[in-house]
Amino acid sequence: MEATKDWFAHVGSVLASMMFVWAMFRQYFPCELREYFEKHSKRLVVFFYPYIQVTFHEFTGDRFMRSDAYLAIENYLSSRSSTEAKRLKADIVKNNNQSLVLSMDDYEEVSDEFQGVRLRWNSGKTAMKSQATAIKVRNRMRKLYTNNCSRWSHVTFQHPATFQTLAMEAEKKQEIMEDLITFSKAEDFYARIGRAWKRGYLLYGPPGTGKSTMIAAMANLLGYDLYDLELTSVRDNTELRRLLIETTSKSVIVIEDIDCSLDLTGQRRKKKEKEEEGNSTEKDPRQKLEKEERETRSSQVTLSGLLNFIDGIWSACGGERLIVFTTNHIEKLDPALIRKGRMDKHIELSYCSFEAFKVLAKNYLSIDSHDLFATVSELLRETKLTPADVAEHLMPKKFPPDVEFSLRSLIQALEVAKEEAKLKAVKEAEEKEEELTGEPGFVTLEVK
Ligand SMILES: Nc1ncnc2c1ncn2[C@@H]1O[C@H](COP(=O)(O)OP(=O)(O)OP(=O)(O)O)[C@@H](O)[C@H]1O
Ligand SMILES: [Mg+2]
Repeated sequence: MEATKDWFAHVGSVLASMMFVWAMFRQYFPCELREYFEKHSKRLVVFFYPYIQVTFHEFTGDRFMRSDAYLAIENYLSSRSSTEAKRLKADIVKNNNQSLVLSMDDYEEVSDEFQGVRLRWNSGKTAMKSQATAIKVRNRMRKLYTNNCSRWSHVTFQHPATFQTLAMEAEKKQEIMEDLITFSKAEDFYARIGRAWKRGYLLYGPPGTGKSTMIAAMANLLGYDLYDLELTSVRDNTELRRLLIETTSKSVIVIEDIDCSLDLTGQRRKKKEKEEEGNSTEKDPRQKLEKEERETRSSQVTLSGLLNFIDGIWSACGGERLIVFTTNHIEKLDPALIRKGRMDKHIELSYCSFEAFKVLAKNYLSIDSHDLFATVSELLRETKLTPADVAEHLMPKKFPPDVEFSLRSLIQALEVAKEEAKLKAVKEAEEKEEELTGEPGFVTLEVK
């Protein structure tokens, strides 16, 4: 009796030590190393184990469909399970008269014989490897959707832009990145405050300042899909609503050049036009009809339709979504569209600063400094060249790049731009003078 007690105490302490070592192993060894050990320990077991093992997974494929084979096995084993297994799972199957179906619970075993071959059916569970799942989500093929003939069609989204390669002030860049990351992690917060999990960005600035590039960088940072919504091809508000409902969670919905793609001030302009029409003497019904036809042919998406979508539709669709509008002319947009809450963050992308230039120099020429940087810095302060223009000059013409040649080419372009800006200023001043005096005037401008 004493010996048995000792034996149990001994086994107990060995088991405890093993559990402790296993816990330490799980805690301190990286996932990959653990997987390596598990794989090789399984190989060792297989070496001594005489049976062949076949695994049927309950869910298959990317879409996590329930496997037909698994269901068939569950049905096949149903009667045997209820007699052999100690723990059973119960479920109601909806056929003509609802019936209770029993199947074996996880980690139960049922033996079977098929054409003289002995079989053992075991049920088990694979723990969801959250880390691996996160990596899978991040690395999954992301999609770029475009609306075409009232439907979304997609291609693989593979834009290489990142915030790291985006030319803009580091502080501003950091702020935007933090804003995006905070948003992507704020599901509970949005639920708690009772707001739909969405955030609106308005990117504005002259052409070639990186608006589209930033959108790609945003999608890459968060691992989201991109929906590039071409509003001019959307027939009406109903179609707009349908397209938006079809968007999936974890996506960026982009409407580029919002001022051009939609007559957002249409309501007001139409009113004004009507007033003018009322005053005008010309009332040709045929011309009127043609005008009406022209109007019907173009998109019937209205500002209110768009605003309704921004405010309302999101609540109905689960998951996070970013909506990004871009424009070259922020002043043309209706204030209703860009008020806070609809467009939460307004981001100005502007002409190339010296800090932005340094990012481009690093990207294109792999340099952090150069003797010519001081000249570039001074010229950039006096000119308005977009990052796209600067990038064009920094683009190496051969490999390895001729750094000096590229920088001199940029300096030359900056000097030309500076000269043009001066001439423009003179011309504008002359025109102003002419307006004031009514006579052609001239202005002298002292140039250093
Ligand atoms: N801030 C930037 N950082 C890095 N590259 C930039 C930046 N701005 C422009 N570029 C370069 O210039 C090209 C044009 O930029 P992009 O299409 O993003 O400009 P945009 O602001 O969207 O212009 P548009 O208003 O005409 O649509 C890009 O392919 C990119 O190579
Ligand atoms: Mg663009």
